[in-house]
Amino acid sequence: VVCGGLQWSGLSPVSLGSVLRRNRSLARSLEKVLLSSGSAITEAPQSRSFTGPPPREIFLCCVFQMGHNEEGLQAVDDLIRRYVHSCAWYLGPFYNMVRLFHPDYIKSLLTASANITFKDKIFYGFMKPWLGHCLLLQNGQEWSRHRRLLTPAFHFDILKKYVHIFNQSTNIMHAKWRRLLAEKQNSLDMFEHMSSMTLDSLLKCTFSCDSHCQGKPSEYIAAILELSKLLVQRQHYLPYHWDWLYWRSEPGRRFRKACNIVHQFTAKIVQERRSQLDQQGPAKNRTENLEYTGGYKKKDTDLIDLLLLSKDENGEGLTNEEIQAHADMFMFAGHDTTASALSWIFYNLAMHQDHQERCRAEIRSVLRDGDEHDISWEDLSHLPFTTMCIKESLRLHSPVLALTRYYSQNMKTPGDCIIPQGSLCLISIYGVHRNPEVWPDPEVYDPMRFDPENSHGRSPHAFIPFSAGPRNCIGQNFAMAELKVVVARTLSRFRILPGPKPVRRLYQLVLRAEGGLLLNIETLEESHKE
Ligand code: HEM
Repeated sequence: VVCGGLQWSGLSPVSLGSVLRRNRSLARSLEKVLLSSGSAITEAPQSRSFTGPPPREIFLCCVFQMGHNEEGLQAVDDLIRRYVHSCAWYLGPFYNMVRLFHPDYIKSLLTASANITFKDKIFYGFMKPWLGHCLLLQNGQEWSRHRRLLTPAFHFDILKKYVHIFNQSTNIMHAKWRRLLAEKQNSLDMFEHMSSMTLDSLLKCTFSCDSHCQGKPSEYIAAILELSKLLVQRQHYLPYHWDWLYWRSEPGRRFRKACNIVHQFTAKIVQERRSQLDQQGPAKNRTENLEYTGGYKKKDTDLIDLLLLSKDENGEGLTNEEIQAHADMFMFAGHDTTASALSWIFYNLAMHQDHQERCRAEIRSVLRDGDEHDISWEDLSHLPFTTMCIKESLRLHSPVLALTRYYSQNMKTPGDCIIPQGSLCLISIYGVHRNPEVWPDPEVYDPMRFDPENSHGRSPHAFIPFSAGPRNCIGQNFAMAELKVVVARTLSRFRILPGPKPVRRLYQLVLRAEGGLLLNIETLEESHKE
């Protein structure tokens, strides 16, 4: 309550921390209050099974360890070293939960049936006004039906057609890079460039829409970026967890305005496509005949068309609202995650020139005709070392750091521990990927960990950037194909070098870097001259 009160006065957790460090007597009073609430928390059922921090440290959990910056992530590293597999924990002064960071402990949770698995309201609920009833936020039967309907849209035959789009979007980004280099700008914020490029690809794959977003700003894209930022802000600022206050606040009003822009954009496309289909009349396989005439022209199907045509076993399709929600979800779930993955892959390769050179040699052997043609779907399976570098980066700098769930029945973990039904579970992808029991020297970037020879005996739940089990990422093959195309095309044209300043990690829905992730680039022709 005291924390909430101080935050009301406009203090973020970080500035609250610095105030408390300066004012020891205020800190002691706060500690007393929290210890008294902490003694209630330690009586919470899960704490009987899971070791938690000693009562005095509950105060620290609540106040100081809410940070999502470099220091906050290093504090998680300490936690993993200390507790090895799991612990009871506290989220601010109000919520308690179980944190899990070992493959053996998360296995039963990730593989549990969707009927007993639920997404919680704190982390996922705030997305509802934007994403509505989409797959990411659904539970139970509703989720199962929609997952069955959406799965064919990610079939390999469909994904193959998107590889051309990935090549095109990468070419547009590289043309921009060349222009910037000509203007002597060689330090680039990878996040900025990767975000607009992945969004460009997604808009083309989802709506066959050429937004030209890599060249000029668009209202729709600005709204998506605004929504992502506002979501993080709301999660971090406790008073805004209260709907009544949030919707009356300035950020709440901005959130609503951005939602309207996004919803109007998708509604228009869905309605246009629906009437196009209705005019065509029934056909067995109409998807091949669809062609969007406005904007980006292509003969192949896009995700919206597939959603419009999908039917379940009872012949029931999705409503316009459901399709809109899924389309909004693809834009959210598919662009920032992939942009984060790419930015960190280039960071790791910049820091390890030997691995970058080995990838380049491999890519050259596959792309014998140099820059002439697209990288093809078939080429992607001939890049084993590049794929290992991508996976190692997804381990060390996973775009999504944690998942939260609760279960409608008690869940068993090794050591006869029970997570009582309804308890909040934080499945730490970051923790599993950096657990020294699973990955020796976890902070070292070593792609050879993913050599098949070195992977024997490793748990399938030791590497989970796309989560695992029934609620894993539906877009993971889409994402892996995009990552490989962008990395291969980029390394075949540019050398990536460390940037001008040290990089500090920052977790905001996806893993980012404070002040952007600056890397230096040079064309290969340029580096050969030297
Ligand atoms: C490197 C890129 C990506 C990463 C690291 C990633 C990671 C994840 C993770 C960890 C989840 C589980 C989330 C949870 O349970 O709360 C997830 C779910 C999901 N992802 Fe991805 N994702 C990526 C790219 C994509 C793309 C490109 C798309 C779509 C085009 C996509 C669509 C989805 C959807 C729809 C879900 C919800 C699935 C369900 O609940 O059934 N993702 N993703």
